Amino acid sequence: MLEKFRQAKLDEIERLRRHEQAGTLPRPFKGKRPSFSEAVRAKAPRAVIAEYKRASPSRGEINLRMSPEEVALLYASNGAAAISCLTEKSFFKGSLDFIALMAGPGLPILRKDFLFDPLQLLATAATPASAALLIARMIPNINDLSAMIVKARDLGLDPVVEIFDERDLSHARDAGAWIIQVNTRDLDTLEVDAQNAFRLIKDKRPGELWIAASGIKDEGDAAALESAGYDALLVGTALMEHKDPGRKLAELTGRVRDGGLTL
Ligand SMILES: O=C(O)c1ccccc1NCC(=O)[C@H](O)[C@H](O)COP(=O)(O)O
Repeated sequence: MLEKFRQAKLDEIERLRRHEQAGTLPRPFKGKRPSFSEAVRAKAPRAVIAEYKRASPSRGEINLRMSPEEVALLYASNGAAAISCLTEKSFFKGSLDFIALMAGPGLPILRKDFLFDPLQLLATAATPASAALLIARMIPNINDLSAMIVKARDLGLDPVVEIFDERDLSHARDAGAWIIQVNTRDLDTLEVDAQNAFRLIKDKRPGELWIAASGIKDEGDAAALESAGYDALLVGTALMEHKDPGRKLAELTGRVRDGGLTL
């Protein structure tokens, strides 16, 4: 599957390369980028990064009825620390245009896509995004991953490096990553193994920010991951499939328990 995701991005990269050669690359966004890492730290250890996810390879269509603007407002009103926005078109029905549409409420936005070329970071920086996802396994060369991390920082984007196992963690650290996202979903088999999250967190180091992602369904999952030592949780499907994503988010942030609002 990883190779399919990579292939799906090649046309976009080729278009960007042509713009680069013509001197017509999109210019960097000049507005304020709210800090992703500061927003997550401020709400740790129960920071919830709420994802705008319309569809996915594992679920097909999830929620096509809610607009990016509507979801951003819901997430901001119900305690999200930040927004994760899937911008990949083929498998997630996403768009890079969604980021600007979600920026209104002022939450930091993580661009969730298959990024492995510096030109994609330039395109990301042309939007109000505050962070960019880098999947360690998609950038196997240590110099390439290190260059992507440096480029993201130079553009004012927090690099969030996604790992699946100990080998990915070493690779991410060797490349200079300090925001680590553990995806319990194997991107080849699409199987979710929650135990991965509880095993890997044992190796968290001081100063690192750790995010657990995938398969998080309810307050019980959230509490267990918080107890294990995570700073943040990234949740997509459980929010987007819910009839009231705002209430589901309030439950996951611990603002609503047993039907009543906690102070
Ligand atoms: O969600 C998928 O089916 C998927 C398949 C292959 C690569 C990535 C995929 N998801 C991207 C994500 O990282 C998730 O959207 C994110 O971790 C939230 O997961 P969930 O809460 O289980 O929707």
